[in-house]
Amino acid sequence: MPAEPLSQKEIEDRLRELPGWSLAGDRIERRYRLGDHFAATALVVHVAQIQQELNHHSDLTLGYNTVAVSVNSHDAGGAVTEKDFALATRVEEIAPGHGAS
Ligand SMILES: C[C@H](O)[C@H](O)[C@H]1CNC2=NC(N)=NC(=O)C2=N1
Repeated sequence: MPAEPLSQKEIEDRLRELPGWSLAGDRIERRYRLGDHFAATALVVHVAQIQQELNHHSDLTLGYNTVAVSVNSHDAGGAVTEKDFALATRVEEIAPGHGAS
């Protein structure tokens, strides 16, 4: 069931609850810094597991010691929906356990 696109105000209100996340064009995104490349890679794998569970997938960019998460909802025409914030919230829950900042 496609989720409905959120309004600009709804997006801004939800972003206030997610420090570090921002609206970039038509996507919400966050860049995490990790202790080293292996830690960054482990976070990517963990996020991929969550994405499979939610059936909602971001673009994940792995750097030397960084992971960038960028997401919107394809089935809402590329708009930002609750599904994107549900994924962002789950990632925020696990990131500290990986030593991400
Ligand atoms: C068929 C499959 O359920 C859909 O393509 C899922 C997969 N992952 C998805 N990920 C994202 N970001 N948006 C979607 O609309 C989406 N839809």
